[in-house]
Amino acid sequence: MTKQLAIVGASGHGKVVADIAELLGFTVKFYDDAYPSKTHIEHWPIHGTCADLIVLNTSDSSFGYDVVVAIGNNEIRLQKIKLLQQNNFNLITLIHPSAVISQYAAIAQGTVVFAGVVINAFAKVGAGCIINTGAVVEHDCIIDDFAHICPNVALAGGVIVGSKSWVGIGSQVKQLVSIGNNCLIGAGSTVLKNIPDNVIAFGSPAVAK
Ligand SMILES: CC(=O)SCCNC(=O)CCNC(=O)[C@H](O)C(C)(C)COP(=O)(O)OP(=O)(O)OC[C@H]1O[C@@H](n2cnc3c(N)ncnc32)[C@H](O)[C@@H]1OP(=O)(O)O
Repeated sequence: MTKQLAIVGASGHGKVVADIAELLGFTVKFYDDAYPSKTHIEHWPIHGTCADLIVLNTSDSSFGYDVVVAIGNNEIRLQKIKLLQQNNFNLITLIHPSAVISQYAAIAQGTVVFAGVVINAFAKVGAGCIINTGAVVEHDCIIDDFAHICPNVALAGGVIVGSKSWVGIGSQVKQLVSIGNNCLIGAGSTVLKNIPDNVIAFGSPAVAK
């Protein structure tokens, strides 16, 4: 039977998620709250809002679509994932075939892992995260739920990234450093010291804004 996947979020990020899903053999359908003012993303039609998807899944027992949320904003992604879980959707984890994931790493539900990512032994990645193109998550790292590790980020061994934190493109984080919850690390930063919760920091070395 064909694998079927509803993608919530018709954005640039959603296009990459759809590409991975198709590579893995899924038929995809997009849903986005901008519907009906937005009806397509590239060649893919948008079939309705997230609420429409929930109604469809509730009213039609043969609908049978798994779901993934492809929204870059960490807080909105969290809210949509919680809503879909409350409505009994099967939230899947998508991993690009070129990603290298240690047999000893753990990745929780609803996370997407893009092309060229490496996740090494005993790293733990929480639920609803984005591990973006080419990121390296070294051994023993802990990435909490709904974080976004942007393209080409390098997290050295034992780094902790808190819930809903965003580590900007091309950043690097020294071993054993902790980044708190709800942080934003600017593009191209070098994080050498712990960052407390709710802080925007950038630069090399990264300092709080
Ligand atoms: C697939 C994808 O596309 S994933 C998306 C990847 N994108 C990212 O990672 C972007 C991350 N965001 C950033 O780096 C942003 O610049 C932020 C959030 C750190 C700061 O944004 P803002 O608050 O809007 O800051 P703003 O752009 O006004 O810049 C303020 C000052 O900080 C400097 N600055 C901003 N970001 C950085 C940075 N990453 N590193 C060094 N300096 C920076 C600016 O040059 C500016 O300096 P100036 O006052 O001397 O001119």
